[in-house]
Amino acid sequence: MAQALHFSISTSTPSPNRAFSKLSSSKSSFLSYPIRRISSSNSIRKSITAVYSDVVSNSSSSCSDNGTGSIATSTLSSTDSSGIEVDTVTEAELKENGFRSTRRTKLVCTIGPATCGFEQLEALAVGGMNVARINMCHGTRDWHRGVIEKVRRLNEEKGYAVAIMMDTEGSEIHMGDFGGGVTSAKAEDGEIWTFSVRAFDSALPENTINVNYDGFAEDVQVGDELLVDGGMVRFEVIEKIGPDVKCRCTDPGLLLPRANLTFWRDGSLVRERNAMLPTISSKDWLDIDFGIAEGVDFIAISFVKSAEVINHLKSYIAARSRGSDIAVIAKIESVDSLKNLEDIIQACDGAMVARGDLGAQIPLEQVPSAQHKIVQVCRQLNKPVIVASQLLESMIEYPTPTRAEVADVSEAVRQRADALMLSGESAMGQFPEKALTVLRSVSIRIERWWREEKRHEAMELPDISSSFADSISEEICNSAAKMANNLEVDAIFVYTKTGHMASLLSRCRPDCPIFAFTTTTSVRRRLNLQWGLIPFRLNFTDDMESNLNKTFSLLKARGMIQSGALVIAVSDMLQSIQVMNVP
Ligand SMILES: Nc1ncnc2c1ncn2[C@@H]1O[C@H](COP(=O)(O)OP(=O)(O)OP(=O)(O)O)[C@@H](O)[C@H]1O
Ligand SMILES: CC(=O)C(=O)O
Ligand SMILES: [K+]
Ligand SMILES: [Mg+2]
Repeated sequence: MAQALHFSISTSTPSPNRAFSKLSSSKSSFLSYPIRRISSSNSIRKSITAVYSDVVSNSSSSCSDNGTGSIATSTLSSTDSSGIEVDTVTEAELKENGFRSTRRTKLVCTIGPATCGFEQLEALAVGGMNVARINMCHGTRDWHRGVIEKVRRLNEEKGYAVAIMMDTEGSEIHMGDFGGGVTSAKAEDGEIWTFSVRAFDSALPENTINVNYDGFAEDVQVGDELLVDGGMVRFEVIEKIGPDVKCRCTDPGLLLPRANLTFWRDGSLVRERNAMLPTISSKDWLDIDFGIAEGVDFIAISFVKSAEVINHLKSYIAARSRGSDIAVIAKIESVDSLKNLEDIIQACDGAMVARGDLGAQIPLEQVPSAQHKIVQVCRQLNKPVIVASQLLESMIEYPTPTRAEVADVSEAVRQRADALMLSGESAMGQFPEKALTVLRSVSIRIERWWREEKRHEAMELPDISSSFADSISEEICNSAAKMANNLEVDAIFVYTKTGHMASLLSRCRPDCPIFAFTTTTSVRRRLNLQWGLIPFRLNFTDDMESNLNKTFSLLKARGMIQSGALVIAVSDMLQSIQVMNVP
């Protein structure tokens, strides 16, 4: 007979041994080691009970049940109200390889012409895509709506939980489209090109590039260096004629539509009037309205400069999308965003190390330390972080990555970033699925190596809670993660309505995977961005014993766990830590 060890920290029950006595009614035998005894004095019990009711009411008020139980498909074997919803890929992985080998690092794929078909999206989902990113710099809203619909259909028909991230264009300076279906142009050494803010009715004149920013001709000076995409192509400004700026190509290369433009004077990035451009342009606001209407899971804001813009957007979203809870991701890709890093990360729901533009704004050799810092601050403040851009750039053209690219991916995994992102590799490259396979297999391999070598970085995690109730959750999660490592448990189970307890566990980066049970499909999708979480949708109650019994039998019936597995369970309803063997 399976033995259940039961450690109980209970702050919400009349008797510290309530969980013990409840479990004793089940058939397993077990030992109880109360590891922290709560004083039985009435006043303390009362205050703790009050805190507990706060937690319960907070979690239920901020969590609508939109989408609950909406999935009913052939791939989900049990989808009635007592059923459990989990990724079909995760299910297969758990069955075949067991808990320990599941991938902890999440994967984001930018969807573009190479991947916008239903079959292509399905192949990415099978390959481990957790989040599909659409970039509003490119394509029309109708095109993006089509992608969103296909991803939703995939989730509903095939049981995936792929989240959608909409990325705004932002109002930095970039080139326009070439018109006439032209997809790229070659700038040769010494050639003279015209960068113009004029609106051209028909096709662009030869060697002419449209610039989106009206103040361009005023801001630049003769002698400035003009960098396309952070230096892929370089020009020197030689003459200004009204709205036209004549430039000589000094570093030849391929010009791609909508490539980013920066200009430099005496070795420094020039920030003139363009530094005053709003972070969220009027076009971005329309795109944001579109994202809210389509119910995307994340909105990523380009070129964030300060925390204010994040706060503003969050209240805008709150006012317009009642009940649904869109997370705001701050893209760190400018000098200003680095200056205000802590404030920005504090305000947002997650961040992206957008190395493409960041590398055009700070010297390239500073990008790795900036990445390290951003990943670290996000972890400390408990916000998911995505490392993005050029991870496997060569795979846009070639079927295998360079050794250097594999090393770069490994470093991001070793830093324990929550997620890695593909850009051009999946949007318009020749080998999107192969690129995803590389991210997946490198992640799994490096994570395992790291665990086996026990090279855990001892990162100090500061207290982040703003209330006593939150502090209890935080302490429980920190302790549960530590116990999980010391006892070498197979998995941590967390029952969480808002997802907060799951994120606190993820922040600890424990050795074992975290099964996160949540009641809504939208929270489940959102948790798909966070390190180590395997999100399930499940209807559960405040009765932990019945939740656990139900979960065990559902997971066992699906072959996802076996009797004897050692599990730690925590929840945001009953604030306790339970350790038990699966019966
Ligand atoms: N919806 C789309 N339609 C056409 N091409 C796209 C689309 N999305 C991406 N691409 C192509 O893929 C490339 C990489 O995409 P990505 O979104 O990563 O651009 P980026 O310039 O790196 O990001 P950002 O603009 O946010 O800095 C783009 O330069 C573009 O050529
Ligand atoms: C992803 C992105 O926006 C960048 O790297 O610039
Ligand atoms: K963008
Ligand atoms: Mg960018």
